[in-house]
Amino acid sequence: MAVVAAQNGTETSAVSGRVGQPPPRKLSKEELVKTHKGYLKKQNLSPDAPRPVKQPVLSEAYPASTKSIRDVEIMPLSDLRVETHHRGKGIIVKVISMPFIGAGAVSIVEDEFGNVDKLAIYNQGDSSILSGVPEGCVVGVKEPYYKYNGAENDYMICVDHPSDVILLRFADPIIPESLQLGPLLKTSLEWRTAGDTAFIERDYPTAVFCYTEALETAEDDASEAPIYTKRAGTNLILGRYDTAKADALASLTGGSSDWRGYYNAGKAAYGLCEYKTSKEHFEKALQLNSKGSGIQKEYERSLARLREEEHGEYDFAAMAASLSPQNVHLDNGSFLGRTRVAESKHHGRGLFATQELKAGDIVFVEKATLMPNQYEPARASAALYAMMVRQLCENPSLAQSVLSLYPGKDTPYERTGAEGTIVDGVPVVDVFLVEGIRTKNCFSAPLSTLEDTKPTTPAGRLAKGLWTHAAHMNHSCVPNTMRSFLGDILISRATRDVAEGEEVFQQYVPVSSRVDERNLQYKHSWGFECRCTLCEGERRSPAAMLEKRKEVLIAVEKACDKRLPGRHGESEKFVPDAAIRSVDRLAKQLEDLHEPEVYDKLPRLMLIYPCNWLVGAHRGRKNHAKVVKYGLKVLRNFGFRVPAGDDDKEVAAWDPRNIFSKSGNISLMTIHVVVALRRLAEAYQALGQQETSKRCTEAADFGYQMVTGFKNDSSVIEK
Ligand SMILES: C[S@@+](CC[C@H](N)C(=O)[O-])C[C@H]1O[C@@H](n2cnc3c(N)ncnc32)[C@H](O)[C@@H]1O
Repeated sequence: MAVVAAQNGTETSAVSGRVGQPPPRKLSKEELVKTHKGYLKKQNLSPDAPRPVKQPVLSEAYPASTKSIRDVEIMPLSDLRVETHHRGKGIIVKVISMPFIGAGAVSIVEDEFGNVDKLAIYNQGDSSILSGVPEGCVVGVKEPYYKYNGAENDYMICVDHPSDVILLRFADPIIPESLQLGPLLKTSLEWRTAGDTAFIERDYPTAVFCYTEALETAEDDASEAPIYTKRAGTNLILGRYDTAKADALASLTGGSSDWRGYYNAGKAAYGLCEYKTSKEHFEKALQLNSKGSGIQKEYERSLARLREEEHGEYDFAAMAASLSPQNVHLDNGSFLGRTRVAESKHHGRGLFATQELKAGDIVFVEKATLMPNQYEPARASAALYAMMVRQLCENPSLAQSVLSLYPGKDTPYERTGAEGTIVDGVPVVDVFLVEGIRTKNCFSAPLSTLEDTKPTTPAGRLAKGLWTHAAHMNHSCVPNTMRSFLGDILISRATRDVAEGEEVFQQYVPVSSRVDERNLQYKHSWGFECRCTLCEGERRSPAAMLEKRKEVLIAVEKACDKRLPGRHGESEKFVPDAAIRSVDRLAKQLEDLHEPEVYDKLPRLMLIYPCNWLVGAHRGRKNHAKVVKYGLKVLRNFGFRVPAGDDDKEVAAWDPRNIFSKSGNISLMTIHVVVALRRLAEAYQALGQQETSKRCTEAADFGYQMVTGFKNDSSVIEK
């Protein structure tokens, strides 16, 4: 991790006096190289240590350079000023050391005048040759930032934005004469052979570099085609699908061997989720090589993705079965046609239904634009950030879907508008913008929501990912959809009927029962105050009432806590009468603190925990009538319309299978609703009300489909 400049008081004052000044003493070349070699020695002793990712610090944010290295004034290293962004300037330096690889790559560099300094390059993807900054290469840094590194006389040129540094080709005339090495190899064949060697050694970034030089030095078009083919294949391995596709198409000669070019182009288009294009390329490949079983297989995969895209045809059970900790990126596409992005009255853009949807229907299915296989919560965010930066660098055609997302207001400068455009052959990538987009738009995802709802699954292992379509959804505490995950596939289902043209909402995080508390969280994490029907309704209740409810809730929680709550908030063990009476009394008190004029039709979220607890406590005592009483209350408190429970006729006429479509639009669907329905089914069964019991089980299964994304037997959530 790079040292964040001047964090402690002494350092702050030490550096602030020098901002805009040259450093008091510049270390000599010998001193810099000696210290650097010490780091390298340590690195060699622990070569397999995991590589940290540098997290951007938003308060220090600055925009990426949008200028070409040819349009900035080249300055000597001796002109660098402390804690200064040298706008309109650039440096051209030769790397004179092996890199030290930590959160970035740190090297010693020299300019044409013999000035020497330290250069730290962060945020280069693994497939970039600059992630390893080879000794001897010449780089240009645009609008460099010279940073105090926290120790005496320790300064470095710090490159956060990957597009601010450019690897210069050996023959580039911009390189000053004294830094020119001349090409290491002369002929195209030599470069191609060097590329092949690097490929065999699996050093793919170097292979791409060598093939590029081979193309630049090729004498005729005929010798270019096979080099393009090789570079296309290497870029495919690196996941650089844009370039792979362009290379594959450039390798076409009009002859019968073109099947390979079409095949590679098809694979690259598939990697970019352009399934119509991939299908077309595979078709052409098959026309030239009808016996290619590999091509046929790829062609069929494209057809399957197109079917998913068009009709939402998924075999979710098979997808779930294919999931494993190693295989989280499922070979499936997205189905998005039932919603579209449009302006929202709540904020910016939102998602809107393009057709009428029934409760339980699929709203959309989306394959993650980006989701690293990293379920360790402490690493998940950094892994997603690194992947986003890498993707933007490597597949500019995908950049727009990410860059157009809402970045929040934390970055202290406006977008330049040049983000994603190609300058000096690479897309402009602003890492601070990327981080803003990540924090406001990513979701946490379990490996499988289905597994996650089972009591045996340990909680808390979540990856972070970006689903750019879903990211357009605004939040509501009483949303009309809910999301679930199968690996990197997000499934969104309607939790009630949705009219054509209606905005669809989701919960950003599980909703806290207290209106003030949850809104603090929204403000802190997403910068908004929720104006959903529930929040607006609850705000009509006087602050003094809320305070009273909070007091009682604390007392209830304390009383409930005396017994261990189960996975779904219920009491697991046999609970003494006195405890039940105490919780019962407090729950009643809490209920009375919900004014009918405010809460008549609103969910009463604070009551859910005690009612769940009472369901569990009475279930443990086989007190079925009480299980029914509190089970119905749980549903009521989530905002569903249910009978009060004391009128047998009303209960007999009740069809719980309709609660999702016939409860109005202020209900909240969660796994606890499924649990309550199952508890009701069990209690009604014991009470001899078979028909109601059966309906409750069906309603639970129906609800469980919303929760898990596909049809599953809800009995798996039982202990
Ligand atoms: C993932 S984005 C949602 C899409 C966003 N509306 C857009 O224009 O791209 C998250 C941001 O949307 C805004 N937002 C989401 N739900 C909201 C709501 N209910 N009310 C106001 N703003 C909301 C917040 O600014 C939040 O940081």
